[in-house]
Amino acid sequence: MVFRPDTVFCTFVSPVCSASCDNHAPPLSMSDEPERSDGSGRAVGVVSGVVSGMASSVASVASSVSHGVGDVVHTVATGMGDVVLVLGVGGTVQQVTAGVKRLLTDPPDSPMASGGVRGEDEEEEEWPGVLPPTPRNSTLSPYTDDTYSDLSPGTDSEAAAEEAAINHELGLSEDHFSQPEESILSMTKESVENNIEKCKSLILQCDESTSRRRALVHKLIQLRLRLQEMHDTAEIASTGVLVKIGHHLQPQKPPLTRASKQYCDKCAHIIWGVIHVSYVCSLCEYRCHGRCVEDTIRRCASTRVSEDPMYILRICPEVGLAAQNYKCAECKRLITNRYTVSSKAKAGGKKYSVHPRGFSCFGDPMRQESAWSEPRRCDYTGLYYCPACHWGSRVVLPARVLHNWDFEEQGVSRQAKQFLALMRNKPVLDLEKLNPHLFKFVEELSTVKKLREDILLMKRYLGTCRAAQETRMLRQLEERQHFVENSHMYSLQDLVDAESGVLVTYLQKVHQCFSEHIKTSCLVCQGKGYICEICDVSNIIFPFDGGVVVCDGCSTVLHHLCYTNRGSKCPRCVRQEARRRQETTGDRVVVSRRILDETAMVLGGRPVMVVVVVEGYIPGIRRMESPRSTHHKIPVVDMGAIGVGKDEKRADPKEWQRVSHELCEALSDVGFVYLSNHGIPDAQISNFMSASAEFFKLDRETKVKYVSDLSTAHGYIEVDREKLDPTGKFNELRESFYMKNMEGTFPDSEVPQLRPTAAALVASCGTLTYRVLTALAFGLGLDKDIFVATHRGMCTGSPPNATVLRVNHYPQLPANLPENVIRCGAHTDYGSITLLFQDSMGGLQVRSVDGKWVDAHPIPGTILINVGDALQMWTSSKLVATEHRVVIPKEEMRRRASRYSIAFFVNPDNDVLLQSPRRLPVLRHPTHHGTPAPPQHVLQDLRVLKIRA
Ligand SMILES: O=C(O)CCC(=O)C(=O)O
Ligand SMILES: [Fe+2]
Repeated sequence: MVFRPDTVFCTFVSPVCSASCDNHAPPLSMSDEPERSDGSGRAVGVVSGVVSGMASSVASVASSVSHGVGDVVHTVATGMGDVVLVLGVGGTVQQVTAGVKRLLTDPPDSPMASGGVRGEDEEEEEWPGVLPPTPRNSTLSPYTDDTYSDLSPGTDSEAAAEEAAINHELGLSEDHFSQPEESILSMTKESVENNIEKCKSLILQCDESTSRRRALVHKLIQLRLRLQEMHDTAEIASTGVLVKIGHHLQPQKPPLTRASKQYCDKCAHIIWGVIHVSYVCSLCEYRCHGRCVEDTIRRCASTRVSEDPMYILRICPEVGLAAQNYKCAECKRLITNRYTVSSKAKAGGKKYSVHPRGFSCFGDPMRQESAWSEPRRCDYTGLYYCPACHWGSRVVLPARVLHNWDFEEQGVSRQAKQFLALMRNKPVLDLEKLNPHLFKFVEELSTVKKLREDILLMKRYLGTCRAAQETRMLRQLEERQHFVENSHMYSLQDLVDAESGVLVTYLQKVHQCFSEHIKTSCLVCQGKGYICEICDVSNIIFPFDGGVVVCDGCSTVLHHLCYTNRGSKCPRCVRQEARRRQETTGDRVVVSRRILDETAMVLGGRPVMVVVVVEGYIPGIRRMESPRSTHHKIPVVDMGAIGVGKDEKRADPKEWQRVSHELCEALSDVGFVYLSNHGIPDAQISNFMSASAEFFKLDRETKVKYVSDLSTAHGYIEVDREKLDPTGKFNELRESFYMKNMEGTFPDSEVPQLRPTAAALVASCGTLTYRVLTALAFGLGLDKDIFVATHRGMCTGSPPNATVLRVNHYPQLPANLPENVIRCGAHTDYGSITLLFQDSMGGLQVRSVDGKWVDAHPIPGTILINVGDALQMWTSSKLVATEHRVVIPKEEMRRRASRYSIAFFVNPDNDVLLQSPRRLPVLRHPTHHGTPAPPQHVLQDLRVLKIRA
């Protein structure tokens, strides 16, 4: 027979179990798993018990022999008729016999005194030379895969013969023991019970220390183990999960292989997997004997975690044992640093000796000795516990990490350990708030922080990228979900991993993978990169790149250097701020009555063509629901069934819906849109264009005869007269003709076609404008007629209305062209909308929301529509008036040709009160909403005022 060096059985033949014995407690262990050198509790199956106070002592002996050599099988009859059996692999038979006999007659003063708790002198005194000291990691599992064979009586011929004889007596075959697993397993419960009884009586009839007795005991052990197994299996099969103060206790099956020792969280005794019914909480891993379930007092740690998932963040907040009334913080057992009695002291005639750790006396130690336990401090709670509730488990504590970056493990109670284990991966530590200095002092942590911030920025790309979603790229952070949610919350495990460097490596890998996708392999993500608006160098930058800054205000990305050189001001925010000011104070378009008068004076008392009424203007929502995108493309909207020439009343409402939606989307985002299928005949446009060209070909003297004045806003404007961009170096290099009043002055004698072609185009533009305005009102959720009703005088001038058709001629450029000349400075239009017809030359550019100038190439068959200041203000910036300009296109330089464009500037009727849509319609019924009648200011041709300003 071969005993495994670490296999020890301590068995007690006969009556009662000592399960309730308080004297079996785990010793202090420095390892993570509970380690004890005593505490067998109810003895292994073969034997049921022993006098209270004995079991642990015998078990101590048994476990002590685990690293010795040689087999020991010994039985001792107690005065009560019990039989104690110790099987071990250490010491001699005589040593074990002597040790066990002493235990029976002279038990140690405290069963708690084993292991790290007991003083060294006591250890020596209690077990002089009997057995070697307990190794810390010895395995005491009573059940191994070769349990039965290990228990066979041996291979020597005497033992074999003995065994054969016993088998015969018990009616068992030879084969039964040569293959014990199979044969025993095939026995019925009754036959096992019968054989146990038979075996027991044979043992009692037998002389001590005979090979026959030894063989009988082996047989008994095998049979009792099998019986216990049968009981347990039946019990577990019938038992479901038990719910007890938050625990979900699941019955445990006996281990099939050698398992590490397991201890009961309630009574702290060993759980012999083969013998004991035991339960484990599936939530917090609280483990206990079946018999201890009812006595469980510790709440499931998971309940505490879900109720209050936060740590104690003071380092060992100890208040002292006295504050706890010298009671264990959990089970309320009395605890104190007391005197302990050593046999040496006793032998020396002393009643007790001072505990080697030098604890002071409390009360009468002799009187108290059976009731008091040694206190153990939990470094997490600062409270004291008895050894049954504090096994000396050591863990890293959040408070020490947080305040001192100290990862040394500290001793904690069982309940603290279970709580901390459940909390370990919970991201509940906000380092920015709790100890921001850590980022300064711990380099790994600041690296982690940067990587996490970058990953969050990347998440914005990956979250909207279909390819990234298909490959489940973000799943790489699945284990640390909080890393995709924020960059400031940490779990204790994160900090442990940050300290060890594991986290940095992990994050760097993720960072690299994400970055590669966004910057290299995915065109969609690449398209969402930025170009530094300051230097305009066309390399794409991303917010997570090094050497860039992300603007807090608008999230645009700029080179760090460019930004600092610009005085740390984001150009985009500056622009937006300017626009906001315009919107709220009306820098450009809002003129109060007082200013109106002053302006009139400046202009020589002539009725000024001004006025925007904004009194009562409510800012309302400033944008459409979605922010403006950085699209660098102007959308095309097909007017389809509602273009000019189509019967819009018969148009499918769905068509209206589509056009409305598309127009609103485009005009609230880019602010410009191409209209295809608009229905204005090409001939109308080209005829007007040709007639206009005829006019511009006239000599200057002829043209200036038709020059426009401010009062009429109708007529010719010379080259170099206007300056739409007040910051620009030059006035506009273009000449124009305003046609506001079809009955007004026209060069009929020089270009007779101009008036009729203009009138035809104005009529078509008017029709198209009404349809666009209807669609916009519909799309904005307003009364669909609201804008039509406020633009009634658009083509007729009745009621007064400043809508105007204007043709622009950009003459051929002179050879000595000064540098940086642009045709038409950056500006926004001032009215409601503008319909723009370009020739094929190009040069018009539109500013995208990220500040880039985007070419608005002429698309044959389309016209461009853009929003003006008035409509932007009117719609509380839901529709946006986008800046645009005309540059000198390369094509023009090459062809050295002139350029023509036609703009139909649509304005609301002069008496319209511009208010936010929520207040619409005010119009001519200003008291409609019970508000006092607003001043009847008129909106006239703001353009003129702007030019003059
Ligand atoms: O000529 C063009 O293409 C645009 C002109 C313009 O934007 C304007 O006159 O307001
Ligand atoms: Fe314009």
